[in-house]
Amino acid sequence: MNAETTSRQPILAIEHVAVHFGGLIAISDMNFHVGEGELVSLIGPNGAGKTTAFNVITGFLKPTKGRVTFRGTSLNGLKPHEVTSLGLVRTFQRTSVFDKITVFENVLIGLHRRTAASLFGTLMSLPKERNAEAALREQAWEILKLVGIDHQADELGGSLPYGDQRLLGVALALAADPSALLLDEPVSGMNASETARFVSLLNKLRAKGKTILLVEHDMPMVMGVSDRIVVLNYGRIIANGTPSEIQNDPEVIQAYLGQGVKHA
Ligand SMILES: Nc1ncnc2c1ncn2[C@@H]1O[C@H](COP(=O)(O)OP(=O)(O)OP(=O)(O)O)[C@@H](O)[C@H]1O
Repeated sequence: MNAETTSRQPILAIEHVAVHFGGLIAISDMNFHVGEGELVSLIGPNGAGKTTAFNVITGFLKPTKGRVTFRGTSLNGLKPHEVTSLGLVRTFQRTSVFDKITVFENVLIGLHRRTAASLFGTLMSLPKERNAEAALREQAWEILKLVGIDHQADELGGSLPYGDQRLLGVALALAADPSALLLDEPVSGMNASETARFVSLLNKLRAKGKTILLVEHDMPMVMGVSDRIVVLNYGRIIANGTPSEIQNDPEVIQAYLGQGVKHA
């Protein structure tokens, strides 16, 4: 196994990243790549450094050392919206859905954020904005259908069941038209059927060529869906390989002993 290579064109590169919190080393010398169109999962026992790594990779936390680049551009010092405009979009563990407006309006607002069509002009129904608005509404439907919540378009965001709110969170991320999606524990708190729906969405996104980095606790889900898995333990990468390589890796098995299978 080679921890630094992928057979696909690398687009997200984590290079010699270290994060120190005072005297605590949360991440030490982390190196890995995510290739174009690849689905990579970052896993590890509790406290391994996954959330810290995710925050560095999404540009939310500045590393103490090293750098993260997306298509060759360093994320160091970029604001969250600047990272998004590069095509790298994250979801949050807590959903960032607007409760008091409909599912459809949620996605429409997400689309407005990245287009030139002015919300004011749309509200005033000016001719130029009317055409742009029709195109945006069409795109909103496409996203809702892709995610599988189009039948709930008229429901309030806050009234959706938990799993569907997470799906709406992905729909909002997709409204930013990302080439790479970073998903933070997307199936935590979901029941088995919600998880199955989420996995089928991930497969659809892969078929569309999206690059996906997943930080997740649910081992069976990660094993089933990933092209490659990176395992962190005590802030250090201990393995980087295919699901079957990871499942049989003695150091990974040792790290997970006593942690149970599901909540690894
Ligand atoms: N802001 C912070 N200040 C100080 N220490 C921190 C901070 N954030 C994380 N840590 C420490 O860094 C280490 C890695 O934490 P992190 O939350 O990244 O792990 P994790 O793998 O996401 O854990 P879990 O699976 O439990 O969510 C832990 O020892 C944690 O206590």
